[in-house]
Amino acid sequence: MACPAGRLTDFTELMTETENMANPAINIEVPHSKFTVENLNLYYGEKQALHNISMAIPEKQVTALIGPSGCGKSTLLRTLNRMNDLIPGVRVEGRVALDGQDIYHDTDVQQLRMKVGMVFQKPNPFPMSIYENITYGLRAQGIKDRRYLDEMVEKALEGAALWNEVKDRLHDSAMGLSGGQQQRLCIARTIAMEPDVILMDEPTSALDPIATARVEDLMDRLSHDFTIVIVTHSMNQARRISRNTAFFLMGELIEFDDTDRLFMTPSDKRTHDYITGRFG
Ligand SMILES: Nc1ncnc2c1ncn2[C@@H]1O[C@H](COP(=O)(O)OP(=O)(O)OP(=O)(O)O)[C@@H](O)[C@H]1O
Repeated sequence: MACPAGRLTDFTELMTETENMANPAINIEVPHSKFTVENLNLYYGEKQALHNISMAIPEKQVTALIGPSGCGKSTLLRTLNRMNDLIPGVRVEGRVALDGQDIYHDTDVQQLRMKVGMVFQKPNPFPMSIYENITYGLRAQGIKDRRYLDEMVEKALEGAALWNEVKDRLHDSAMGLSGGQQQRLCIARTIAMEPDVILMDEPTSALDPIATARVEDLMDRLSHDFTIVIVTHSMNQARRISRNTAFFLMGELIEFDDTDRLFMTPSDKRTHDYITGRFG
């Protein structure tokens, strides 16, 4: 029976590549699920912000989280690298696994955050040079080899489509970059740590349309190497950049499906009403 919240919600229905190979009628490659979230409830003190969320987030694709303000998108995003742990009074029930490993019980938080990087709504470069922004995390790990650091700086800035714009001013302050460049620098800083996953919380909401388009192009490229989960208020952005979309309402996951299918033929009336602008 189909799961009411959509095809991707029931992780048991996600087939492995081996199962695919055993079934010659299925030609599409079904990706491995990077995160599996099972029966997740989250409380801020007495207030329950997430209700019984179950979903499987596929690897090396862009997954968008959409829904009206206050529906729990950012809260869910923060459960994926345990950023909610930093908020006093938060209680989490259920299971969140990264590559099958329970991140609340079997994983060291620092290691988790190295594997699961995060880019925030407002670009937040450190008040230091472009070069130092990229190497900060690597140096904190004790890496001092100058040649290696130089290579990583170039690779990360190339990866964030910023190298050509800044290669002649690597030692200038990052604060002198435009907002869009600062956000790409924050993405470069994240990818320099070689994470598996990049979480993005409304990463373009502070950017103009041209800078937004550049970051969107970048996300498409990055999804070849990283699993990306993005919170966005823009349904158009979700349609442009994501392969899968999850629609939340009042802390519940209403529907999670292939983005085209969710927008073209939503299976839940509440999704239909939201994407056609009837509320939110
Ligand atoms: N630190 C916090 N302490 C208490 N309640 C919180 C906290 N952060 C979020 N909430 C509450 O949890 C619910 C979900 O909030 P969340 O920020 O996850 O929603 P959202 O969908 O990301 O909203 P928006 O689109 O406005 O950013 C809201 O009712 C919010 O008020």
